[in-house]
Amino acid sequence: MSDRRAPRAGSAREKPAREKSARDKPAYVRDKAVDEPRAAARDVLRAVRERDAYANLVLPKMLRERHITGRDAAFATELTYGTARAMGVLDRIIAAAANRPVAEIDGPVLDVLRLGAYQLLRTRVEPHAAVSTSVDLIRSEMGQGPAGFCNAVLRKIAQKDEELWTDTLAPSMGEDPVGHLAFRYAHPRWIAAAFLDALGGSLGQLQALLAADDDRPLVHLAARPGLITAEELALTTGGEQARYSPYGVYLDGGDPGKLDPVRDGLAGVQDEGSQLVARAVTVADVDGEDTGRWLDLCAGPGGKAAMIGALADIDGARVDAVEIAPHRADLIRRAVDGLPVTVHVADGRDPHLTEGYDRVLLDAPCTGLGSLRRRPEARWRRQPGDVAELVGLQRQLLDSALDLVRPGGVVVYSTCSPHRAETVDIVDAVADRDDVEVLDARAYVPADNLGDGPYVQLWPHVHGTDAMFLAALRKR
Ligand SMILES: C[S@@+](CC[C@H](N)C(=O)[O-])C[C@H]1O[C@@H](n2cnc3c(N)ncnc32)[C@H](O)[C@@H]1O
Repeated sequence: MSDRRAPRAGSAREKPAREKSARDKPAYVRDKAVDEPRAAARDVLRAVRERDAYANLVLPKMLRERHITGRDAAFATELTYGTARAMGVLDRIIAAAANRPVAEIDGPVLDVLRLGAYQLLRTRVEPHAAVSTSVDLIRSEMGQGPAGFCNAVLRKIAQKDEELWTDTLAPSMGEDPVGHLAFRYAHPRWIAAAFLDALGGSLGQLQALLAADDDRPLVHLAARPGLITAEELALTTGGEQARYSPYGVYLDGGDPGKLDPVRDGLAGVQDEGSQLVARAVTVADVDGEDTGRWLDLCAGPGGKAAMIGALADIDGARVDAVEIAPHRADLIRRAVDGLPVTVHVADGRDPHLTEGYDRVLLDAPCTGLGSLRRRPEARWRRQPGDVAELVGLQRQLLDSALDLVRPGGVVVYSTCSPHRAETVDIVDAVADRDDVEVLDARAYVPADNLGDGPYVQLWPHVHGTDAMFLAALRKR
């Protein structure tokens, strides 16, 4: 795995080594006993373990509260998200080094072991700095005994690099290629198997996808149509215009919430794949006149509703946005402030709205397996049974969307999951309804490498987007 590892910095007291490129692994080294970034990372990992918190919601707030900024904030972010992403694999290595299952290790000790193992195996932090700062974190909170245990386990982990641990613990590529790649790129095996299925069985593609999913993603901004262009947004933020979305801008990092255009409501954070889905809803070919009645049937927290609402504003259309969870409906209200969007708290399966919409988006509740790179710990939380629980709901919501659209109108079905049970299988199941015509969704997505159609599956390793799926269905 040397291709994925940057060389280590020379000594724990050196300044951070110059990064070879912005996408390189970080080279921070630190010399304080218990430093704030590591303590913050430890505390976020604890919140994730103890109360199922989301790392990407807890960390920014903690950094603000503790006044951790600049390089320290970047270091804490890399440690937290990197550790959360690799958690399942780190646990296998910790269990082997500790000679006991991780379930038998005290939670607070395990958090620090994960953090230490991550630094040892996946960053350029000097090994003795990774070990000693971890031991300090434990000693300051739990005393000498647990600190000694942590020291022994991390020293054992430090005896091998990640490649050697993979050779030791992962199934071989020959006997179980999916299991091998899953371990190597820190994914649960069942998720790697589902990806392989969606990729048509190509192991080369699977490897590229898992590697892309295991990497730090760029921040994607969406320029609010009608208020600012992507070109202007790129200029103001120092970002780069997106490859496919006419509204997209890529940022290498930083806190987008601090950018003026985001603060002023001219732009929002939104993966380019989601931008393309929202845009597709507004450009799909309806038969007959578009009367300007548009519907977003599962709209919370409102990213796509904001984009569709802005485009509706330009086209003189109006959008109804339905969401079952009241607190998520509040988020939509905030996102669509000033736009021609009406928010309804209702069950999309029976929202009590008058039928006859020209355009309907069903961005269905799904496992989110397509955006694992943006939700660090999610891959280790999801269970295979989650898929079966969701597909019934997805199917019912799609039936409802097709009932609500007028003849000649279009339903766009999308998920941020590429799992076939949530994508192709759901759409295929309604495609033989007498009143449904499957459109070639590629016509509405300005991207390349879209396969044979009629559905569109975007991929992190091909398009640089989350793995969004979309299908366009017209009612006869
Ligand atoms: C994938 S998210 C939608 C994301 C949204 N389109 C966006 O871009 O911000 C699915 C949403 O559907 C909501 N939901 C789940 N079941 C629902 C139902 N039966 N009716 C309406 N909304 C539902 C969830 O609470 C969640 O907010």
